[in-house]
Amino acid sequence: MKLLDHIGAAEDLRKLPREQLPRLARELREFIIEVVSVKEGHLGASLGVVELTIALHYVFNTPEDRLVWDVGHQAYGHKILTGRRERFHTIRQKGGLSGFPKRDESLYDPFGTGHSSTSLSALLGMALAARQKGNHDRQHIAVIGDASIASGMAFEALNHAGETDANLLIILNDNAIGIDPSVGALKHYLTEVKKGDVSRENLFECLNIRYSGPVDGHDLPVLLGELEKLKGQPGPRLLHLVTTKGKGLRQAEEDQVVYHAPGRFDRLTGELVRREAVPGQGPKYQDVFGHTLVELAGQNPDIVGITAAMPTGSSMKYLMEAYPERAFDVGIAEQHAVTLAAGMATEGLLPFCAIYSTFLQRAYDQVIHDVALQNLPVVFCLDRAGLVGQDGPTHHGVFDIAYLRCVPNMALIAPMDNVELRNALYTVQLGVGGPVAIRYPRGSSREPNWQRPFEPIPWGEARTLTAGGRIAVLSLGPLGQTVAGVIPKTRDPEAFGHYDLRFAKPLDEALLARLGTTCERLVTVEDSALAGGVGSAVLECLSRLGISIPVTCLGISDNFVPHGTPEALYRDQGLDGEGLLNQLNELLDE
Ligand SMILES: Cc1ncc(C[n+]2csc(CCOP(=O)(O)OP(=O)(O)O)c2C)c(N)n1
Ligand SMILES: CC(=O)[C@@H](O)[C@H](O)COP(=O)(O)O
Ligand SMILES: [Mg+2]
Repeated sequence: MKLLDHIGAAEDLRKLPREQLPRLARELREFIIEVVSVKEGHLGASLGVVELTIALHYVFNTPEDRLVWDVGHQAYGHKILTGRRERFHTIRQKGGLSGFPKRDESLYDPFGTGHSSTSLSALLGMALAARQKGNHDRQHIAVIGDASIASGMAFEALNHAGETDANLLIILNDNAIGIDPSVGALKHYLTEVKKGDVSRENLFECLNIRYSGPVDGHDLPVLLGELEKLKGQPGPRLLHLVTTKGKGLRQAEEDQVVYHAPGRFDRLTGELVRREAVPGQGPKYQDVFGHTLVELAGQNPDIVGITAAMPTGSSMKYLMEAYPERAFDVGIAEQHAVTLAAGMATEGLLPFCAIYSTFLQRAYDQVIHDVALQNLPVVFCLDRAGLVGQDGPTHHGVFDIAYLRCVPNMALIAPMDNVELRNALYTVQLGVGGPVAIRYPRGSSREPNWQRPFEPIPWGEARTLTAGGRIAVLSLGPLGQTVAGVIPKTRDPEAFGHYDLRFAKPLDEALLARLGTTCERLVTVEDSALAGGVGSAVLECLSRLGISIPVTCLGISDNFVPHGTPEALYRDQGLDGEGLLNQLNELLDE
């Protein structure tokens, strides 16, 4: 019988004699590898904190003591030890456990995470609240990684914490890597600290945050001793741990970038399981972006690239490899990335700022205040637009049309496929006189003809895919491929015209004026929140033109969409082939 089988909650763990904890760590690591090898997910980070997770729940009285995991992708062991072992095989599956801590999933998850660098602010809030409510015994612990603590928000919290006497323990989990190798001066400073050759004062001590460490984050007796010592100390303090991402699986330790989220792998050999090739499936959108940017950079010396700690995820890595002096990884610092781009643009460069749609939310004021207000030519490459799937509501890129469309000077392009993406990237580097965002989804579409000459996209113009019909379907982005496949299957294909809007802003008002006066109905289709999306834009335009025509807007409902496969999530939104077919057929009867 395994020790793990007897742990239904953290208090069961705390009943174990501490000499059994190394065995529990072996079992927990094996279990994570066993499940994630089949169910997929974030492997490396969770393997790297197995001992820490056990030690934290052993020393602290969770869930009364508050424990927040920054980003939360490393919390698989935490979930398994806190009553979710038997459900862990549902991790990131539709209807199953979230891949990140979630308040409504467990009392042991006092704060939902997913976007990095929020844990210190949230925990400081909890600590100050506890003090205000007279609860002076409760402990507050955050686990934050070396890349996440470099983010502006984390420093804002450190700056505040340092002048309070809040009961706050920060565990800095330093494995010298984010998803890609960590960057920046803080990385170099922490490396010096780990080597023991720091001549300068300790950074954290200078902020009145008592520093301990660095200690081996895989040595359970050391961890227990350090945590027990720190538990009794007052005020904000920080324990610096040295860990290995992917600890315990050779390939995950050796290839930490791939094994951050490796997909399926053989749990015994660690070898990756290659995905079946899908007939007709072309390259990933991100790779078309990355390779095209390299091609364009070869023709246009003003092009530079910026990523916020996602060289691999965004495929900015290709420009970093081809033109290292023209590509910048600024770390998890989206706000800085955007205003860095703005500064570059004032000097005549053309920055391609590649930030996932959801992560750009963090730099909204910089987009407005630093880029759009000054009408600076920055190209925002919004990868992961639409429903991303298993990462769930913290990561779906469904708000960017709404949050960007209202910003003056901003243009917003949504290519329907990889060919259109290449042409959009080519067009914007010809010079569009202001900021522009190009949004594209996670995943792949048809193979572009890489030898085909670029074709400039007429600015603000939609394209007619099927003319005529009494009902005009206006699609934006890759859902246009689904619409094109569905119209011929309707009961009356001749009834439908199909137009690819290409732009959420500026809209093709001439087309809308024509269709609005010659058709019986318009239908808009988008992989974006309906509230403020391109459907809203069409309605606003028709109203402005004084055109009254029925408009059916299809898109993402006004809810946070849970995690699951993209196919299932689009089906739930009625945006898969069958859902769209049914809705178009129903319109034939109206
Ligand atoms: C605001 C934000 N930007 C980017 C990401 C993508 N991301 C997820 S994990 C990660 C790296 C985290 O590195 P670190 O904090 O060192 O934790 P580790 O994975 O090493 O445990 C990044 C960049 C994110 N989740 N949130
Ligand atoms: C945990 C986190 O935020 C990242 O690892 C994110 O899950 C990356 O998403 P992609 O897998 O779409 O690059
Ligand atoms: Mg790290």
